[in-house]
Amino acid sequence: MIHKTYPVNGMVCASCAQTVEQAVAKLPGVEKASVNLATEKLSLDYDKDQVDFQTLADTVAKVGYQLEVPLLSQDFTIEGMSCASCAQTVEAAVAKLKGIEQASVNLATEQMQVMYQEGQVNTKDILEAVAESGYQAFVRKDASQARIDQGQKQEQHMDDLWRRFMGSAIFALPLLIVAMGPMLGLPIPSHDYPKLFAGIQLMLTLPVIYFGRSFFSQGFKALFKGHPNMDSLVALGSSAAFIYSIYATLRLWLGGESHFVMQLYYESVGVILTLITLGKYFESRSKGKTSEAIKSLMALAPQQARLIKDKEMTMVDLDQVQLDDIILVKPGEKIPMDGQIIEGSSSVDESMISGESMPVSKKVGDQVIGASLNKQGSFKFKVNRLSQDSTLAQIIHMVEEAQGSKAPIARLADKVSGVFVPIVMVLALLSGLAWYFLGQESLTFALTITISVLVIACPCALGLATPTAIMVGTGKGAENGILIKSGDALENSHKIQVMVLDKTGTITEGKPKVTDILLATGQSEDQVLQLAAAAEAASEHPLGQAIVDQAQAQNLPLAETSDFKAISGQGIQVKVAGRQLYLGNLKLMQAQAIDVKTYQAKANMLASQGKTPMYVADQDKLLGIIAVADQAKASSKAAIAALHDLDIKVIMLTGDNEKTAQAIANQVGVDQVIADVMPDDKASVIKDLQSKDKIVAMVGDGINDAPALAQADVGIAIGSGTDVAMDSADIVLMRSDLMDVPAALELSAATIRNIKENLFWAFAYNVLGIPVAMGLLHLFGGPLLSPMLAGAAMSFSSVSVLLNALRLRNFKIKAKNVYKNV
Ligand SMILES: Nc1ncnc2c1ncn2[C@@H]1O[C@H](COP(=O)(O)OP(=O)(O)OP(=O)(O)O)[C@@H](O)[C@H]1O
Ligand SMILES: [Cu+]
Ligand SMILES: [Mg+2]
Repeated sequence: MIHKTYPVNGMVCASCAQTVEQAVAKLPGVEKASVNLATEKLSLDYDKDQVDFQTLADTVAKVGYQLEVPLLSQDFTIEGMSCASCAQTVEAAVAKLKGIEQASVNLATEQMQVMYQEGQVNTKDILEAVAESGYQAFVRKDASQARIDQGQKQEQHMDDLWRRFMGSAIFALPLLIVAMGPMLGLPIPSHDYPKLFAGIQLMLTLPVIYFGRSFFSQGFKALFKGHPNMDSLVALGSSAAFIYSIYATLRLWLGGESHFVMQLYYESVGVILTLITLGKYFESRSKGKTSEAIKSLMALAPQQARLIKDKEMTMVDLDQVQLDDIILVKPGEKIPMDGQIIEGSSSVDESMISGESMPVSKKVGDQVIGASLNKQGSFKFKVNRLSQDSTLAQIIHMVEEAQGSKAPIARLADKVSGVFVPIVMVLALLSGLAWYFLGQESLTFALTITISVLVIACPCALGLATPTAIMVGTGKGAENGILIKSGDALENSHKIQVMVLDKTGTITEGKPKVTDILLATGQSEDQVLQLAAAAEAASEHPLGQAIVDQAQAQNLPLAETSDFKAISGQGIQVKVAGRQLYLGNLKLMQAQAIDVKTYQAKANMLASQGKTPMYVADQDKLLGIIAVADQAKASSKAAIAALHDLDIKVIMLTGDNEKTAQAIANQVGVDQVIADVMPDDKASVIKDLQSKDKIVAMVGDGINDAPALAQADVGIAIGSGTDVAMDSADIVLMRSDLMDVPAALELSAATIRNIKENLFWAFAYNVLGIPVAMGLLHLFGGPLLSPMLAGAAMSFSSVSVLLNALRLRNFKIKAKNVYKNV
């Protein structure tokens, strides 16, 4: 039996989804079929010996929809990339294969995410395509192992770079002193022994070239494959300098032309290679820091669990635990996996997962989350999610996906860096030639220009600008229970004009309680409550739950029911002990033609206090009204004020009646109420707002919010919500504190600002550096950029971009202006 998900085209409503589901479920060999309308995907459990893709596609086509070839997603680790144009090359090499939907390379993590059509292309083709383009790709194994490997590799790489830097520096420093000494007035007899002078420099340069050999091997390889990159520029620049110096040395040695002693460039070669190695070392160090957030999330996961089987307790590794196994947790221990408590109680610190600092009390029946910390109690729980599907694993996966995604703003940078290197090579050559022929300068001068341009123009800072900021920003969010799922979400968040908030569970606690019971007949309060509770026993709705809870609190026994039916947006109908009952709002009463006129004033009274009145009726008359109240969350008012500070209009969206909604709206200060909305219509309300050219965000917690979350420009699921809501959302808030909404927006804004700064710096270096290197200032009597300075500047550009991105780590999630209006 295998599990697969296929995209389906052409579905417009829930009934299309039903049709597809049923058609597929009828096929022999299909165990389970379910369609998610929000994601337009069909999930299947089937026996692959009995069913193939074609059969499935035909079946779906027969009922009028199209099943698409499923997309597989595979991550690869890429080695040998040095700058944005390498990333471009790899992407392009993979993208041109048949059946590739998307290939995106993240230079900072050295990862590539490929989405491809099953059957059209396989991982082997992809590996070959990457090798063909001059780099090495490796299929990423299971995510956590890959991360560990990558961490180790990164450290090795860093150590290696440091060794190479030290090695180069030991020779480059004396080289610099020897070469520059005569100019600085040091007693170096360069003119007395020119041949020896040149020979010593050559001997000191060779080891530096040896330590920097990878620049040449990588750089020329990429150049000959037709995709020059940053290493190619360094290789070309330093080779030009080296070869010219060798030429000058030979003229000295063989021809005795001693004026060539002034035309040695060995020290440029040595210093450029040394400085760029140092730059790469810093780069690799800072890159390591950008993924610290994920590393610390990973470190949260415990390794072992106390498994109880056949009355015996053993410590086992997590991969040996199965669903429904019973695990014991002792005080002060980390909870190893997700599950439900079956015995005992405790309070649990979930701050590492949700950011919620208050310990949460847990009793039998409550869900515990793996990696959270058990405080004083001891309890047993039943595993309901294996560690690879655990909440923590999902969070890590989400953050990784986000970190691998590109913000739309990055596309410009990608485009530029793709054509950058070849353009620079042409510019370098042209400016050298121009100085030589038009400027009547010496060959040495022209060569200096060419080398400087080649060396300063590396676009590596450009390639790092976006991914580093996204990694730090999303990591920072994750540490605080704010999961931003993509670069698009980041970018859209700071443009939001309208924020639509679901009422129940978002603005309010979502834990309604019975407050009033009004009677319409001679029955007692308990009798009405008892009937209503029996009726609601099968309901999943929080309003129904409130009534059941109340009856249970009063120890009222509940009668047998049959023929339960939920009427969406209105209430329920059900037979209690054979008697037909209706429970719900005014719409339901009107639909059943039950006269409630005499009680409407009272119902309105309750509603204007923010309570939700529910009518209880039988076949022909009203029995009473049960009012239920749901408290606004403590922070809702302040959060809405903070949204107002960000110039965002706040709208409350609810299926509840206008009066109740308005009363709550007044308490928390929302600008507009849209009430009496049927669950299916929530998405179209969002669409309406969008059609007025507004950028709309939606915050919701329930399954019925999923389509609206997907429709909104930015969908925000709150309170770790349901999986469906999490899937359709762009941002997931682990806590159910509305205050995290403005916090998420501010973090997004800060990240986007950081990206813009980075792009500015990266562009500025090149835009300012290249003309100076080309000798533009020199034309007007200004300074020239020496090749060595160019090397230093270019290394500094990527390091400064990285340092700027790391500044985001200091971002305060609870910025003070968020609390300004409290
Ligand atoms: N099980 C039920 N028992 C009684 N009344 C119900 C039930 N389900 C729905 N209703 C009535 O229908 C109305 C609309 O329900 P719906 O689920 O669409 O929205 P809601 O939960 O009240 O609000 P929100 O949209 O903010 O979640 C409720 O306010 C209630 O009056
Ligand atoms: Cu570079
Ligand atoms: Mg609801």
